[in-house]
Amino acid sequence: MKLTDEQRAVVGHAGGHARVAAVAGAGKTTTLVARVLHLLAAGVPARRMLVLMFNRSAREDFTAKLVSLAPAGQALPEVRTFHSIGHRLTQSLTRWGRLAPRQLLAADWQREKLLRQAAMRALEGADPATREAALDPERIEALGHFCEMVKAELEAPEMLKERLDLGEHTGHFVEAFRQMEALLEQQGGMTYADLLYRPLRCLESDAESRARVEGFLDHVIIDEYQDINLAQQRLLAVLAGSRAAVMAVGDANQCIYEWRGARPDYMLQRFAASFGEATDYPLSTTFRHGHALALSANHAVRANRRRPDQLCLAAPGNPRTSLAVGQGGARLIAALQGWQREGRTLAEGCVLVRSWALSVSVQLQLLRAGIAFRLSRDDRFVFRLPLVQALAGYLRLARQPRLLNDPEHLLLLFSQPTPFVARERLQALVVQLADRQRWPERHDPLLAELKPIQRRNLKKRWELLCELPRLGNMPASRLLELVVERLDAEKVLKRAAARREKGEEDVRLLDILIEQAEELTQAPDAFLELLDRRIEGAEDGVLITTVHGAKGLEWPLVALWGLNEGDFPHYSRDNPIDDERLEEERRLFYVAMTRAQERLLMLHDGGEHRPSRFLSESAWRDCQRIDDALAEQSDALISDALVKEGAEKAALEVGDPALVERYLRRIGADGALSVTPATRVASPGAEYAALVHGMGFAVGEWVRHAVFGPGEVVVVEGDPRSPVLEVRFEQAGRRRLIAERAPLERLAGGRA
Ligand SMILES: Nc1ncnc2c1ncn2[C@@H]1O[C@H](COP(=O)(O)OP(=O)(O)OP(=O)(O)O)[C@@H](O)[C@H]1O
Repeated sequence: MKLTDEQRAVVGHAGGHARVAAVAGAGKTTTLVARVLHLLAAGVPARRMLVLMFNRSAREDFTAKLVSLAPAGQALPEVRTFHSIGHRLTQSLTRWGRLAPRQLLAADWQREKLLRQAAMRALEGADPATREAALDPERIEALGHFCEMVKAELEAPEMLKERLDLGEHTGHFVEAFRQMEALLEQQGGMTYADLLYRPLRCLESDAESRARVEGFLDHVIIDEYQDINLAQQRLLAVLAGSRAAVMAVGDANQCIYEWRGARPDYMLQRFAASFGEATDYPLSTTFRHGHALALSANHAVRANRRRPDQLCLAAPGNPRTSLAVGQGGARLIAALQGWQREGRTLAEGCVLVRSWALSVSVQLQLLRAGIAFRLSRDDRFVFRLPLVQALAGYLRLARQPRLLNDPEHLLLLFSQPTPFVARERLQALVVQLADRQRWPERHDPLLAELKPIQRRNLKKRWELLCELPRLGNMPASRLLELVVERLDAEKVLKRAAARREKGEEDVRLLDILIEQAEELTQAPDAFLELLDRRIEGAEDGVLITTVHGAKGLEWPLVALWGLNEGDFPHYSRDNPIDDERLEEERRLFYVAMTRAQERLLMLHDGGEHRPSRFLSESAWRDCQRIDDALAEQSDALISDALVKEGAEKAALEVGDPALVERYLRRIGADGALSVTPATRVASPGAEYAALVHGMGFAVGEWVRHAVFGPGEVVVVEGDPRSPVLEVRFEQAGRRRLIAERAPLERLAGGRA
């Protein structure tokens, strides 16, 4: 394979540190393998080089490619992950008596057990309900994440706690971190985060140990630099010492692990701050997709302030990539069926979601259409989600009244969404309810230890359960709405979640279920049947995964699902988005779209959901038109003579002529196409905005009705000059109103 000029420059880099900014699909592995072989050929001994990869699979890929291209018998450098380096350093420092010997807690349950103990020690003397809430598996997971973050960010736990946005019942985290450390020490255990944290702490504070590990390397090459955290960055500095030349390769536009401590600034600025002068190399040509997508990806990140000044360019021989935007599940199904009709397989496709909650609608749609699929996480199949199963349980009770006598079924319904009552108390209660079919007397011992609010809520839930069998013929979506409203489920889920994001995901899941019940089938039994279908992952099916899970991967067909404001970028009224988070969401969108090779379909829900701003930012229509024009003009492009003779350039109107011109110049097509500013921005976002801003009303806006009180506008439709609004009133539920006639007052500052 002939390397590009940019790739060759990286391979031949001479002396000093280097920073390589590589766009998605730039052939990093090919280039870095060539770099290693170049250094070996120049006489650098293999043992004086270290290659650091992001994870084990990247390391295996790299090693395989290196072995296949190296001359027979050639000694090869070590290719490692940070964890494996940390492991070895831990062993050495232990042998030298600098670190106490410890066992790695390799299984999740071992670590979780200690986290539970740590939480209980931190909450000694607290009331039983608080202690039980702290043991909730999600909260234990959040505590584990907190402990890891302290070690990744090398920050005092108090400071980190203040900075992170943690939910209720997390006040004990700082003390629990300390208790966890004490437990690890007592029991001689360590976690994966300790593999880096302990040696790093030791090396940074002990010059003698540092002297023993420094100076062995001349070259360190590190991949995916944009996603490393502070602890990794500092360990890298120790390993490189003052002698080794560091080559950091990455793409600040693909930094998507800020929640694990990564920052785009590590690539953009901090590298120079840590290592000093470096030569910058771009790898700007992608070998993954065509011009339409490359151009659109450039548009998609253009609004970010923290980004490299680098264009992503499609290589001339790449497949063309078609871009499309559509709405709803029917469009997704049609695209997958069309793909199969063209003789392509579902396994060549992937549906990407911002969060797992959004995958529920995709799963239900595919199930109903009979399209095979698989998930990158088996615990995310609809029939395995506890919240979905509990809601299905409420529907089932409406259809099968006898379930009111089944204590097991009652326990499911009494525990989800959580009533914040200890499980053994619920167990005792449901046994009696199933048997006697009436609420206990006031002085019944079963109620004695409950707080008045707990009693009230449980009684309300029982009354709802008794009512459900009479509503068996109600459409599934109405039944679900009723349950959610009566149980105040949104508030409960938000309160119960250990992380704000998790609470919001659960609330979104409620919405999605109600929407799907409305869209797919109104018959409760048919909907229940869908929720219960025990599909296992179909090997030859289309993959559903999250954008984070798609890092580094590619597919001929990519459908990006859930491009709605609030879903992607992710935010809500209670959790508004700031500039920094918006930039990370934009990078996530950039990563998502650049997974596609031949076809990218971007889907939004429609209805009350506004399309994501990322759709209009991606300028997909402009980019598709330019790609079409480039294909038409390709003959003229090849024929220099035509251009020289002053052949007519095709002129296109685009939203951002400067960006497009720059792109065309870089690929040498400025002779064949010219661009002018568009007189109107043609994007679905803009068209939709014109609609929802009819009479100035916008979805998400708060209004006060003279009779119904305050409410949020959830739909604006019809003639923009006289739109019909659907408003979700706090007291009066959803109502449809003709905006012109309704006695509405706008609440400028949101909910008043
Ligand atoms: N100079 C080149 N000319 C043609 N094809 C190339 C060139 N460099 C890389 N490629 C092709 O691009 C694809 C991706 O390359 P490679 O496997 O090296 O990159 P990667 O590290 O997996 O991708 P990424 O850059 O996204 O991390 C491969 O199919 C490779 O053959």
